[in-house]
Amino acid sequence: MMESSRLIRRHPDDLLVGLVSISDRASSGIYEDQGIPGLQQWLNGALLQPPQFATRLVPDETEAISAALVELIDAVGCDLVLTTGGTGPARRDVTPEATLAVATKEMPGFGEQMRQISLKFVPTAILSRQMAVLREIDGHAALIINLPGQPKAIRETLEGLKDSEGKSLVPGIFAAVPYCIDLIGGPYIETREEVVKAFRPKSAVRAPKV
Ligand SMILES: Nc1ncnc2c1ncn2[C@@H]1O[C@H](COP(=O)(O)OP(=O)(O)OP(=O)(O)O)[C@@H](O)[C@H]1O
Ligand SMILES: Nc1nc2c(c(=O)[nH]1)N[C@H]1C(S)=C(S)[C@@H](COP(=O)(O)O)O[C@H]1N2
Repeated sequence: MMESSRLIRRHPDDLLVGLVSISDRASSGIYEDQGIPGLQQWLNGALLQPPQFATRLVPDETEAISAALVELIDAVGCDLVLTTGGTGPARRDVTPEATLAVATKEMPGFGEQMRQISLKFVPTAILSRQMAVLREIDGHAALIINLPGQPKAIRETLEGLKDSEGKSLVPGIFAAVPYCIDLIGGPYIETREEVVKAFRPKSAVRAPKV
């Protein structure tokens, strides 16, 4: 049994993040998981308020992945769940199916943009079936996003592509995450612009605190 203690929001803007690394080899100890540490490091650097994390390392099994997603959202209370791994065409790659099985809405724009970004790095980006969905339950909703398994792909996808001066060439998908979390009733999150500039329509931007 997985332990599922609910994360407690210390502040209304506290973001509760679930991280799920999906890898047969990392989950069986053949190699060390780099997915969860990579995601934690990126989020701690990108967000103005460091989030609270709940993490799970699971094999490429549909039921285990779906169970981890449900547990992180329904029992732990996460607002955002990022998965890494298992999005390719290999027989054991089942992360998109396991994600869809727990979804109430599909968010196809994320998958479209992730493949666009990844194509700037590797021509095999079209092999990734990664998707994003919402899971809406009584009184709570969460965004789930599938990222590729290669540790370096985590940053590439979330942050996008920049030129040598740091100017954004292709926006990373994280630019749209804060507004999506607003719209599903989650906390108001702010990012470090030098890592990724969050976009919100003017009417949704909160006045700076004085
Ligand atoms: N959690 C991880 N930690 C470190 N490296 C990883 C991890 N997941 C994937 N990788 C690396 O990225 C590559 C592509 O990821 P993919 O999710 O397709 O893995 P895979 O080939 O299905 O193998 P496995 O599920 O055993 O990680 C892997 O072959 C591996 O080199
Ligand atoms: N940004 C980025 N996306 C990427 C890659 C990468 O190196 N960088 N690798 C691709 C490859 S080779 C595959 S097969 C798919 C699926 O990867 P997964 O099975 O690890 O999820 O992601 C693709 N997306």
